Amino acid sequence: MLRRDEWDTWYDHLVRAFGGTSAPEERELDRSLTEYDRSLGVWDGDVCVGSAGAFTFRVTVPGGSPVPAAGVTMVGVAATHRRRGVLTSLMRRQLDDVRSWGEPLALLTASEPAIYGRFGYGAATFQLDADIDTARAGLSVPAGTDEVRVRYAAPAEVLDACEAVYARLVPQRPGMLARQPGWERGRLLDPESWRDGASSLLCVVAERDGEITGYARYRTKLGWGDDGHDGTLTLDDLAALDPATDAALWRFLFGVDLMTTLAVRNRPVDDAWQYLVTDIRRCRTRLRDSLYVRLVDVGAALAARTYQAPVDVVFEVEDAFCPWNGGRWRLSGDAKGASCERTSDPADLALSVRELGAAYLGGVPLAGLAAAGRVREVRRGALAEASVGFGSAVAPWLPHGF
Ligand SMILES: CC(=O)SCCNC(=O)CCNC(=O)[C@H](O)C(C)(C)COP(=O)(O)OP(=O)(O)OC[C@H]1O[C@@H](n2cnc3c(N)ncnc32)[C@H](O)[C@@H]1OP(=O)(O)O
Repeated sequence: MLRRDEWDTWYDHLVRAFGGTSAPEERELDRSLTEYDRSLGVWDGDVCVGSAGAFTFRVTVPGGSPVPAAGVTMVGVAATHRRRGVLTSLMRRQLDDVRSWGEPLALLTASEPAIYGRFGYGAATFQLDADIDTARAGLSVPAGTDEVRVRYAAPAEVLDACEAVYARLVPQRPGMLARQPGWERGRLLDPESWRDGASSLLCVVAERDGEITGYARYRTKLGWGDDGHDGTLTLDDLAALDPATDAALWRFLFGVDLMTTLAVRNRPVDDAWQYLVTDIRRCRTRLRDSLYVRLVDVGAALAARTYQAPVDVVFEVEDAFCPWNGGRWRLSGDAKGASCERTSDPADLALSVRELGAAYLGGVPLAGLAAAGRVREVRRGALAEASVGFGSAVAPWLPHGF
């Protein structure tokens, strides 16, 4: 547990470990969001040399339920104390704590993908990034788009309405986080040091019949080359309640004068604009690992989600770091619900907890992991059954970091 009077030293250590700086407004937001009784510090005398925190989150799982999850954050070890096991000791203590709090999942985004697999975290969601050449790629929008009005708004003035849109979307997509009190302020964080010469945060809202049905927040940066204007619009955040609203917002973003590149960062891998563009090659799309999931309580976690096709399989789970998860579990479930209990029946599939974490939100197929040799099929047919059942019709997505 972290004491309030330790916070500044703890946070200064973290900023140094991340090799960067923190703007005053970011620092104050981080201070206000710190959960002291869920934060850890490692001290060498009065010097902080290790840190970790765990936000209290609820994450949407396949089927739409919000499941309690620890949002692992603020992990840093001083370069003076690296590779001596400080991180391992923090992970040990933290996962024991998460278990004692009764939270079946731990989540994180990783600064480097190689760090957390050893602690049982699997890459479960991916984000779509793109740099769209809007001078050459166009959009063909669906019927009804013209009924949506797009207007400028001051981000702070429409924040409540935008948060209401976000809240309606949370149950619809695995990986989305219910916004905890105070977190909405992070949406408006706009320090000068983040802009890299671009504008302050701009916002448009989409309206139908006077009701706000979507929004986009973005920055613009004008550039001039020998051939004329060469501006970049960087999308920060976009949410829409229906296809016409979504198309209207993207049409707006594609059409802002003097902007020739639309830089898209962190969108769902099945984001609809990809299916509206006239020239996907001009969009230079790419994927990146995003949310890592760790099943802290295998039985509770697997029973908390639903399965899009009936599943009745026995998993042989290997979990060296959290041995209470190890052994055989029978998962029986379908689209209505599931149970997952310990069993002495023979195994159908053998895998480590890391693979279960990767597959948990439905974004990484068990069959793909099996093709990589990371899941072993013991009973013929069990792999296809489980792989289909674990899938998700909607791609899981983490909308923002933490
Ligand atoms: C959720 C988040 O907050 S993500 C942010 C993580 N933090 C950062 O990236 C900040 C900068 N880096 C750091 O603070 C540290 O280097 C950390 C936290 C990544 C590692 O801390 P350390 O105390 O050095 O790790 P520790 O000594 O416990 O290493 C445990 C194991 O992980 C391995 N490991 C540690 N860091 C890395 C890495 N960056 N890449 C690959 N392997 C790593 C070690 O080699 C060791 O392996 P072993 O058990 O086979 O010997």
